[in-house]
Amino acid sequence: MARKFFVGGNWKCNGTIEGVKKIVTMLNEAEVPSKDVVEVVVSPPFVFLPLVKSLQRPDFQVAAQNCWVRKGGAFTGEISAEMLVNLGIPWVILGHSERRSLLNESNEFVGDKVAYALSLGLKVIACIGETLQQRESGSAMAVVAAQTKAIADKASNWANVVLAYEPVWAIGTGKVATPDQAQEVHLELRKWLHDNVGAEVAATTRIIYGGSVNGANCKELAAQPDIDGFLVGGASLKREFIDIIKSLTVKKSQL
Ligand SMILES: O=C(CO)COP(=O)(O)O
Repeated sequence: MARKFFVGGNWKCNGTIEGVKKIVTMLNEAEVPSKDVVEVVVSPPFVFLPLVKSLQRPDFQVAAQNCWVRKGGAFTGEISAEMLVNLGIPWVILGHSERRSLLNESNEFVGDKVAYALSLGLKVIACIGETLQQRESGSAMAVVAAQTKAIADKASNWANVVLAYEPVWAIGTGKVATPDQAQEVHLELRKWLHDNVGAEVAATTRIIYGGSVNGANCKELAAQPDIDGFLVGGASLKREFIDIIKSLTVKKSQL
């Protein structure tokens, strides 16, 4: 089964009602490949989710940027997975490096969140990635393998998981991983899935890249055989997000 190209737009903690409406209008007017070819998922902050969902074209979907680790209740300030289900939000981003580093989310905590969200039928964009220090010390693969293991130990339904490799040193820095650097890690991750989860999961799970993806660098990255799409931060708030949605041409492996 071919892996459908996936493009996520992570708006992070940005936006106003007016700004959100402008972006949605821009995307609604864009001519992009059909949803059979590319899956587009836009992730605004929680408070704008219903607005985006109601205004957005039907071939695009929405994702929350986080959710609580277990059933909701007395957890002031949190948003539960049950609420996302109730609102008809199909996707949630979990384990983003900004939450891992700024809010101290551990591998185990992220694994628990992924498992709980999946158990309620949500689809998960699970983020992993090493810091610059970890890369320079040669432990990049060990770090992302440990992060993936914490997810794999608890995840029940890999069909509903997209794995987002986002090297921390490339996020918001303008310093994109080279296509070779990204491909190398994606291939290793696929091997890890093969050896630790199963051949079917390895062959079918989408592994997407995030970190300073823009309109200029997306095509070369998208051509790599194991890069199945992108999770885009800054550029997802701009018109060039449309170019990124259209970045899939012919895979190197198919040339
Ligand atoms: O963190 C990211 C997406 O989740 C990437 O952010 P940038 O595209 O702004 O580097």
